[in-house]
Amino acid sequence: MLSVINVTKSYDPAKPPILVDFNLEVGAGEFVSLLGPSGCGKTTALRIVTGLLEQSDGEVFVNGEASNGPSRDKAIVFQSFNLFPWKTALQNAAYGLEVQGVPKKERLARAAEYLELVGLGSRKDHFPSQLSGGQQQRVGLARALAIEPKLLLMDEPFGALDALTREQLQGLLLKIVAEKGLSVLFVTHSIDEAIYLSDRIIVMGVNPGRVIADLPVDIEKPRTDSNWRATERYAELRDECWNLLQSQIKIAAGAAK
Ligand SMILES: Nc1ncnc2c1ncn2[C@@H]1O[C@H](COP(=O)(O)OP(=O)(O)OP(=O)(O)O)[C@@H](O)[C@H]1O
Repeated sequence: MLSVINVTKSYDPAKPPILVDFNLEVGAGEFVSLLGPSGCGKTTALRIVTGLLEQSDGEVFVNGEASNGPSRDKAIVFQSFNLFPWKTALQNAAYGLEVQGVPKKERLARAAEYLELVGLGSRKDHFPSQLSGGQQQRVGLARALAIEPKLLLMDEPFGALDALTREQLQGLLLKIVAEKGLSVLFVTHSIDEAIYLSDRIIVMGVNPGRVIADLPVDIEKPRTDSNWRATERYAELRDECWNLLQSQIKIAAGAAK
């Protein structure tokens, strides 16, 4: 579904590159998390995949075709919601379709359908300032889903939410992803979030940003009750991720001295 091959990224040619030989694959219907310490280049990698940022070298393929810019098969959800304050929930949810030139009646009908799906049908005429953070992110999710992408790219989408809301939205996301058969690349700092949601966890290292581990989350799904946290594999994965992150944090701290 998604192949990122030997991607390198420099923001400033006078400085060492941020990403070097960055490679990853996301299969059809697969949920892959990108876990790594702050500043390792997770957002940079995700923006390159989205097409919002150009790589210095390397290639990105979606469904076997070179992907060099925003396209209809990819949608992104940001941590900061990125809603227009002057648009209602419905108009915000319809925005991606508006950009695609979908006629007004059709885009509003489709946006309304996706607001229903994320549980926000009754708030469609509210403005972002009248919605909670969790509700605003439901709008962000509806906006991404409304374009009916095959690949959902998510940059710490629940990072700004309280723990309970975060859990609710994680559950909602898994339900929708399974229903729609979506592939997901999900950036997070949270080991628990990565284990709970993912089929695979890609751990990134620092200096330069690259993949240092690709870990299958072979814990049975759905992980709806708390029993999954009692599995041996959960404890192993948690330790493994924690140790990998700690080693990279030490490297980053050493480089910053
Ligand atoms: N537009 C830019 N111009 C120059 N440097 C940038 C730019 N965007 C990011 N960087 C640098 O690239 C590096 C990686 O940043 P990026 O945001 O991709 O990391 P991250 O892993 O997503 O971090 P965090 O987890 O803190 O969000 C950082 O050193 C950052 O300062």
